Amino acid sequence: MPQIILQRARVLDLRFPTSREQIGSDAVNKDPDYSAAYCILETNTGLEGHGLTFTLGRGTELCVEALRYLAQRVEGRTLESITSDLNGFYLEITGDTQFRWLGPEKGVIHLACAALINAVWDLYAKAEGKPVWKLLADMTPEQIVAAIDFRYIADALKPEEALAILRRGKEGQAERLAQLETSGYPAYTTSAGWFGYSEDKIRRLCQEGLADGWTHFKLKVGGEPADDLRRARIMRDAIGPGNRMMVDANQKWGVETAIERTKQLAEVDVWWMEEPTSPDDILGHARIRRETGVRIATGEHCHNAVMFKQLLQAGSIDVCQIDSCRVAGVNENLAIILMATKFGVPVCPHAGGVGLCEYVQHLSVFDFLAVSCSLEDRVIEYVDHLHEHFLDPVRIRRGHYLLPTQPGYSIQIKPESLARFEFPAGAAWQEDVTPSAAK
Ligand SMILES: C[C@H](O)[C@@H](O)CC(=O)C(=O)O
Ligand SMILES: [Mg+2]
Repeated sequence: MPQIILQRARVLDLRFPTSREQIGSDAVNKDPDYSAAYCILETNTGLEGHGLTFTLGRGTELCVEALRYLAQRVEGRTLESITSDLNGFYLEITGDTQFRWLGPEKGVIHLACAALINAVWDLYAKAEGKPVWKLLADMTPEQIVAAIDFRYIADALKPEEALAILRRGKEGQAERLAQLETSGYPAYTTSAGWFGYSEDKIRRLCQEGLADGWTHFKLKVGGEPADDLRRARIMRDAIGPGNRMMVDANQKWGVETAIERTKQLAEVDVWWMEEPTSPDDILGHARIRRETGVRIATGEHCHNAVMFKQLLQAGSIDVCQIDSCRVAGVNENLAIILMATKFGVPVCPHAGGVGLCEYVQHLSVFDFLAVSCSLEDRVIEYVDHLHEHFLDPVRIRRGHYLLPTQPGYSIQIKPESLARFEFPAGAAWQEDVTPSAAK
């Protein structure tokens, strides 16, 4: 293979009008138009690296501008100059001496970093002819550790501890891979329980989900207490006592209300309560967990590895919900997965949106093959929307993700979908502009 040179970075604003049908709605994000700042790294060889960061519609243009700015840094470079020092690249992209003031390592600029860093991993994996999970699983423990920024997390996880976890993870890897090839990776569905769905629709979708082999279902809560409880009883009744049910409040409550509401919802035997309060409130989560005895999950709005470190150190969470593009891409997620393993907390990634299922399956597979080496209490979120736009969409069978086999990070969107959903010029937005997009 000739040297791969990243010649040009193209950045697009993509938006899908999901709010029209209340798809993706929760108590706080009532009208999401699943969207993405999308990056294409064009090279001299014809190979392309694709990456996106997930947004909800308005504001995507801010991520797009941040991504355009950051992407200039890779133009003209060889892929090898980046992959030979993956942590150096991470530090360069997240540490621009003026731009970092806008974060650092959080918010719009960190979302943009994720799209770019993930696009580089997609290109790297394609160049190696492997899916990202396999690229990672084939790397040596030393190579994985060399991709991680330990500056702010070494007090919780030292590089030597990460190496020991990864060395242990090499044992029995072939057997675990064979297990995934046969059975896939366990998943749960959120598609039956969106906030804007009627009670009849929830009941019907649960029944359809059961018929399709789902055993774990998530419901959006955060409405009036009586409404939440009624909807929760409907879901529990529909799925029966033997299946697992989770609830997600999407940050709706203050800590004391969260405690009260979590105790009420415990009636339907919830497997976890997700984002009960502000995502930044590490000690608040610890208190909710302590005072309710209900398993607490969070992470989809957790800015960076430092916050995950504190959630783990403070005993705030039972479930670590990594997000493929809230933090700065694969590198930072490697750090979080390793910390979760050290603290004995299962990783159950946040997915859904657009492309998040495609991305996170690679991270969970790597976690099972090389880090935690366990499937116990681990499920990847699944949401049944927008997969038709991907060249290598996720494949689900009886509530399990099947192992991705194509080279790359499974995130490349079809050219016709890029054209149709580009905002605001794409046909999807010219035909019928929703009120939420027009605001
Ligand atoms: C706005 C998003 O759809 C959000 O509700 C997703 C989420 O919280 C989840 O999937 O979990
Ligand atoms: Mg959630």
